[in-house]
Amino acid sequence: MQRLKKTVVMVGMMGAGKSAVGNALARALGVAFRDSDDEIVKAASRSIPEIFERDGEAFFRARETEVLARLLRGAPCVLSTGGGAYLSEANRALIRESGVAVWLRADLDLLWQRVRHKTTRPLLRTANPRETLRQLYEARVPLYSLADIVVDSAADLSIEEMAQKVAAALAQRPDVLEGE
Ligand SMILES: Nc1ncnc2c1ncn2[C@@H]1O[C@H](COP(=O)(O)OP(=O)(O)O)[C@@H](O)[C@H]1O
Ligand SMILES: O=C(O)C1=C[C@@H](OP(=O)(O)O)[C@@H](O)[C@H](O)C1
Ligand SMILES: [Mg+2]
Repeated sequence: MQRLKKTVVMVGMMGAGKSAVGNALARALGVAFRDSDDEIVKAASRSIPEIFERDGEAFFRARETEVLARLLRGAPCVLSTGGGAYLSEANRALIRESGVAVWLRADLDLLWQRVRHKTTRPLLRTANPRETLRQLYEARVPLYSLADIVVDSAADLSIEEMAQKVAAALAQRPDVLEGE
């Protein structure tokens, strides 16, 4: 029997697989899965693009911090964040206090393949979304690299295989995952 002692907080770029892999990881560990984006959407009764459009990004970021603080006070679980959440020092401090940050690292080409056909990410609604993604990637990588654990994605690893890879990395950390 394994016991999760800290909330596993998935961080990284849009398209890295935080939501999909986080969900599979929670199932594998037998703990609850939460996604900060889903919590914000539920509380606002609006989609992410609607929140960005009507209330602005600053409003979204304030709700994101509230949601992280609330979920990190609860029982250990897997918590997937939105790609911008780990950029703020306040959010990183909350995560440090009661969680462990896992950066799902993926290269730009893989990220682009995963997000290019979606319209659900307001930050990519620009004239050249590929270039916008590149700029966000360059600016954010130094901050993601502050995460406690780094797990590399690969185009040929399924969601389940990625979840197993994260679980194996957590098993190296007795302060996070206890037992067999
Ligand atoms: N390892 C993987 N293999 C195949 N598809 C994946 C993998 N990880 C994520 N995906 C797909 O890529 C897209 C983006 O994943 P998602 O979990 O939403 O990323 P994030 O939450 O980091 O933005 C989704 O369609 C998801 O199903
Ligand atoms: O990178 C970002 O700033 C964002 C990423 C999105 O989440 P995913 O990383 O799950 O796509 C969502 O929070 C919002 O569109 C902003
Ligand atoms: Mg997500």
